[in-house]
Amino acid sequence: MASAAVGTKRSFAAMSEDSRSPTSALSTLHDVSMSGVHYSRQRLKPNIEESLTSMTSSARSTPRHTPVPTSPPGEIRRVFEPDASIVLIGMRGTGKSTLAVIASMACRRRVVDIDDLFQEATGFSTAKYRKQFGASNHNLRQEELLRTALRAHDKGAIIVCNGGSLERNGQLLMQEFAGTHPVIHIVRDLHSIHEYLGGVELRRLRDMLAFSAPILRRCSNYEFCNISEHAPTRSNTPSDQLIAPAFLTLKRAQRTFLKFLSLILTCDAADGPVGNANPPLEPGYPLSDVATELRKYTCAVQVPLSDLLAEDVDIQSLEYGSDAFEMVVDPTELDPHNQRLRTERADDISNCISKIRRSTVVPILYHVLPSASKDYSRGSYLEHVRHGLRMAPEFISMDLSIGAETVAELIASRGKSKIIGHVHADKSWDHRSWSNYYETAVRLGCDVVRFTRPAKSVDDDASVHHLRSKIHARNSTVPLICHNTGRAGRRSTCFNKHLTSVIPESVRDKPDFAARCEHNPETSWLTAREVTTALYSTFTFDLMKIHLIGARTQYSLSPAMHNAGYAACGMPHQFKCVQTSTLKSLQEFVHDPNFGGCIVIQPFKIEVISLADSLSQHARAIGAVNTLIPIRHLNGDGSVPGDLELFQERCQSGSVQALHGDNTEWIGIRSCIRRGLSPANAVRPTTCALVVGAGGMARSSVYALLQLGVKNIVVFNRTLEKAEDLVVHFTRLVSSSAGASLVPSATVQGSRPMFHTMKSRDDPWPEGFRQPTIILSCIPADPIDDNPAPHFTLPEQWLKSPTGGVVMELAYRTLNTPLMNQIREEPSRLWTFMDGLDWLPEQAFAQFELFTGKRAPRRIMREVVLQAWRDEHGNADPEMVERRMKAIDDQEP
Ligand SMILES: O=C1C[C@@](O)(C(=O)O)C[C@@H](O)[C@@H]1O
Repeated sequence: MASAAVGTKRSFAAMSEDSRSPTSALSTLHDVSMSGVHYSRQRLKPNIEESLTSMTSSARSTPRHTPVPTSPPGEIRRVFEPDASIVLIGMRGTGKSTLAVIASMACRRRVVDIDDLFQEATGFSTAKYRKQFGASNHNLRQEELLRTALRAHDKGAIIVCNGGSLERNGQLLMQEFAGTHPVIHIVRDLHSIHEYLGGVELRRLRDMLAFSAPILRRCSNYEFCNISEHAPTRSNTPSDQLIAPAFLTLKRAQRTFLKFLSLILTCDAADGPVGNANPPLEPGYPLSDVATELRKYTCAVQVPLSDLLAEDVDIQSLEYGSDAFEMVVDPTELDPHNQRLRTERADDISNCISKIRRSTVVPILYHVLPSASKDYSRGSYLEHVRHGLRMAPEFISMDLSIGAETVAELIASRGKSKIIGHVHADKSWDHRSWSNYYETAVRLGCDVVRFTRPAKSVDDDASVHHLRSKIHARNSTVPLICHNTGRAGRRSTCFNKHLTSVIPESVRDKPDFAARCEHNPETSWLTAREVTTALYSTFTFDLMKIHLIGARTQYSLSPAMHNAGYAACGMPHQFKCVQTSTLKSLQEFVHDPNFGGCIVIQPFKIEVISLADSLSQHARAIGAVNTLIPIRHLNGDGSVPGDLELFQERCQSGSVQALHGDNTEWIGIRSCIRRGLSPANAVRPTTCALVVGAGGMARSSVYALLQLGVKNIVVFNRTLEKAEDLVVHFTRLVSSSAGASLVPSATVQGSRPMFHTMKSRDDPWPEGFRQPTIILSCIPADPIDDNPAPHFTLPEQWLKSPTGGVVMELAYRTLNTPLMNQIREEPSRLWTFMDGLDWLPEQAFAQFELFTGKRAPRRIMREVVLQAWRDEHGNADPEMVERRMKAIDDQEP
């Protein structure tokens, strides 16, 4: 495997212009990640030792009376203006600069590097200046410069600050800045830093990091662990082709870091006052629009920190069937010198949170086990919670028994994390204290309340019901998690309504499972699949019949993929294909009380709109439907209920009152583009895309491009009128008020998307449009009836992007198409090729959510698609399956 690319230090001296232009910074990132490891090492090496030591020596040289940052963490507020500058602070080799460029592109902010400013202002690097003029002069200069820089770049910037050269007053300045700005401490594992820096003794580096980490933690209010990525195997790169360009190693880091930013920043749907666009959280997936804690019968898989620390932990398989990932942390003794978490412990927690975040789409719940049994318990509990808040988990539990004042202080520093007020106590459910706790939790601002109690007998269920009903009667909107635990508590665990704690399937197979149960008899030890099975066998949920309707259904891989998904989650649904030449047969099965939904394929995607009583905004914008779901309860005025209500009635049989149409194709296209596009080709105002074809898939493609913020779209179709119709449709959309809310980035005044149509392969690339970096072929790649396959390839003059890009062919029956072969042989090797097998599962994940109200078990569905694929002669391709399976691990979750 190629070595890690994130953390490759850019030469900021060479990139000083980039500080002002995120765009050019990113093109440089491309070059650097391709070739920069050795180059940048050479540049850095002479300074490493000195810069590593400057923090320690500054500690010695600064007068004693200068205070060291010690502010009580409780004072951290984590509430910022949307355009407040973001600081990335960390030791050398942690990847700050790379992450800064990634963030600057996504948030449209400029990068400001404090070391570069120092060099520009003084003509010396910080290390050389210190050597030449002494530590005190250096510290004064550094402080002055930092003060000015923080003031000048208060808004709209990503500030990179090398923690190693931050002396005490600088630390105080940073701590003060953190009162109103996100200051993110970037950490990375020792071995990756060591490998990156080269030449520094490992033991010495460890000591340096151990010394600096607590200081940098005090100066910052957030923390991001930059996990080293390995070069992915390119899924559809034939074995004779080189592995993927090194820049693709950045994709996962890019996604994980942007997700983290979306969790700490306030998202501006439209451009903010300074033009920044903080990344929103996974928009478009149906379940992303509904708060996890409000959905019913959800599960949170509990995994102890110790299990997550294992090298080979497979996060995705732990999570199947769950709606949240709960990391369980057992408090350990604090560092006796400062009463804080030991550095290694804090690093382990950061590392595991990042591991989870990069591998799953479900929210993270950070839970510190409350325990009163040890001397250090209370202090350690609080420190672990405070540390957890730095990682911006979507949910964090707070033990309500530690006292209202302390809980209030912690909640005040929650940032955007949702708080679960938690009590586990062996106290009768009839006891008044539970209601009191609930009231306190609501008053303090908890978003969810969780009560658990070890059951003595199965009969304890009745009193849980009693408490649930009593609290329900208050009409509070704060959801209650409430169940018995232990073996006798399993039934009540199954019927708990929100975020039921479950264990991963694999824990059952561990040799120490019996010992774990014995050690912790107060856990229910149920899996998500067992809970789901219980819910279906008690008619809480019902078996659903899900259909696929179309004129040629025999090639579809959807049945295999969806069935595998249901089985993995313990759902009994049945999937049926209906091959038909008219939509009439739809009427027969939609009136079945167990009708669970329908995938609509050609030629019905447009015709079916007339049968739908409501359409999602995406289906309406695209003008085609590929997914129908039943509506069993209408609002009083006959209108269709909102997203949450629609999800609450999933998988419950009954007469169908109406049909709701959606389109998930664009989500799949967007995911593939995102995955295939290198950070160097990240979407910016000049990015151009080419869409080949003008049918339904071309419409989904244009919509996906608009959602990604692409503003220059060229449509090539042999029948020009059809291409023009498509352009008229989308020009109208982006000019309409509906378009403004649907694709805000496309409708910002003065920067409306530009469309262009072409009808001949001989046409030169149109003037005023950059060469395309995204090319989507939406014409058939296989023969249809008597029509031969079009054998489409791209003319040379449209493939001139100097940074390559992504080519995607939205077909999967034939894989070895002329277009794929062309891209495979393309001499620059800068193009990524994606096809229908990459796309199919991505769009199906959204369908799975719409049908079941649950997140799809993504890895399993991806695997099954590959295994079920047959070529036009009915043959499997085991070599292709093996190659792509390897690549699955490298894909976004
Ligand atoms: O067009 C397609 C392809 C598909 O029908 C299939 O199973 O191949 C699945 C549909 O969801 C999608 O819209």
